[in-house]
Amino acid sequence: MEPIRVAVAGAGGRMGRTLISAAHATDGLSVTAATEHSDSSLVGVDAGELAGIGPIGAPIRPDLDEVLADFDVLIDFTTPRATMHHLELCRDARCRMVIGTTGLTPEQREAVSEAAIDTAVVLAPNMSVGVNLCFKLLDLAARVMGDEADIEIIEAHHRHKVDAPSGTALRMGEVIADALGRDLGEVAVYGREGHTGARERQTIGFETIRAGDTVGEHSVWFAADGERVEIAHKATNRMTFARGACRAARWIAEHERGQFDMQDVLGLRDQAN
Ligand SMILES: NC(=O)C1=CN([C@@H]2O[C@H](COP(=O)(O)OP(=O)(O)OC[C@H]3O[C@@H](n4cnc5c(N)ncnc54)[C@H](OP(=O)(O)O)[C@@H]3O)[C@@H](O)[C@H]2O)C=CC1
Ligand SMILES: O=C(O)C1=N[C@H](C(=O)O)C[C@H](O)C1
Repeated sequence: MEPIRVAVAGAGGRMGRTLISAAHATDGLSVTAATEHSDSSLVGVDAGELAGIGPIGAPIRPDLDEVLADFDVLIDFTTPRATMHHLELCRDARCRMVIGTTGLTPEQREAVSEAAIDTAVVLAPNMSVGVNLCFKLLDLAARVMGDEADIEIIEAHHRHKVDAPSGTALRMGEVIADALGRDLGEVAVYGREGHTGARERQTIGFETIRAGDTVGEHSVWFAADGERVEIAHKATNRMTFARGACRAARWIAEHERGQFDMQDVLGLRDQAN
């Protein structure tokens, strides 16, 4: 069987380089295209050389529209603006997408849903198996303890991260709020300072740490009177996200249209809570 042809957007980024290496090592995938933004000094460099795996015959291109015929699935971990541009191109060309970019606005998320009418898209703020397992555990913990416990979501990432709270933390909040029948927009509290007054019981708190080269850590407290449950995940290497994205690329290649996330890719969607 012919391998699935994969393009990596943002090839020079922290995730881009890791994705090239992971996709090259994944059975059934072949990296056939890679892009960076048009001003990048990396344009023309072989994507494999950039990722430290040796030449693979895929030079970095300055725009995706030059290579639309060269791939089946785009893996995109870039910026919201770049992702929206790529989404439009992939929708018109009916190329599949795996989107890991976080910090999308509600309108940008809506644009992804609209594009999924015409092509198939996996959109997930975290592609690691462990975090997706945590989403299931959080749903259960919220149902069992949510009414008695104060819920706080703490996340830590490297100093270069530009969005906060992380996409993963926000999704954790959504999972918990859904399980409890609360509207996250109404109950979320982002950081605290000054004379805040006592904690309102229904709120879900978010705390953000940005420090050093921290890859990605999330911890959720369910703190009741006399006991506390903590559900925590630590990513120690970006390869965990990249392997998940490659798994998603293989999976989405089998779908013509529709929006999915890693719960679908991992077969966790229909499991009883
Ligand atoms: N879903 C998941 O599992 C994960 C998601 N992420 C998310 O992925 C995103 C990227 O993270 P990270 O790799 O750390 O960030 P980086 O800033 O290291 O990488 C982003 C790359 O995209 C490039 N870029 C910007 N505009 C374009 C464009 N128009 N076309 C092509 N490339 C472009 C940037 O170039 P330049 O720097 O020159 O502007 C940069 O090289 C973030 O939103 C992050 O939150 C990260 C890890 C896991
Ligand atoms: O920017 C990162 O690095 C990460 N971003 C994702 C997020 O915002 O949740 C996932 C991961 O934690 C790494």
